[in-house]
Amino acid sequence: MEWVKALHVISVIAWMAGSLYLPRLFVYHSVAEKGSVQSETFKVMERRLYRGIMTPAMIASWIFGLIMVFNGMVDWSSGWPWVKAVFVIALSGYHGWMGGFLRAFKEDRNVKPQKFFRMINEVPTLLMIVIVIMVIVKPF
Ligand code: HEM
Repeated sequence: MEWVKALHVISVIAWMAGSLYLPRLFVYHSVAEKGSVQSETFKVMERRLYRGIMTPAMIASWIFGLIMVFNGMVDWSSGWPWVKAVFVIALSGYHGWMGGFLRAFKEDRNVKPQKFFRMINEVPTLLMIVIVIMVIVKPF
């Protein structure tokens, strides 16, 4: 199970790196002129990051995490696994939400301002902080 845990943490890092970088790309893409070379380049970067790295990394995080769950590594009578589960589901929801913006940018129909993407950029950071405290400190 140590190997599975290592692979879990590796895939989580890749998922998180993408989840932090993609909204940064949206921050710059949102002020690029529609149809410009710059805007088209952002589309390619966003698609490759999302489909090539973030989604496979999310799937791998779930698979390796669930392997540990089904091997009885988690004491569900504690509170922390439940809090982690809620926040992980929220992070997965955030992932899907980003997929919606990816499509909007691809079709040149994004209407959200730059400030919006700067703000939602903080969401995965906050979720990740809680998740890591739950799984490492196991406070309750
Ligand atoms: C995708 C669904 C996920 C599932 C099903 C899952 C499940 C698990 C399980 C069962 C363990 C072993 C728990 C233990 O040590 O007793 C674990 C470890 C860990 N998880 Fe997750 N996890 C998920 C997502 C995440 C995410 C999103 C993060 C970070 C943002 C994360 C960070 C960690 C870390 C750092 C460990 C290692 C803790 C240790 O040293 O024991 N996990 N995970």
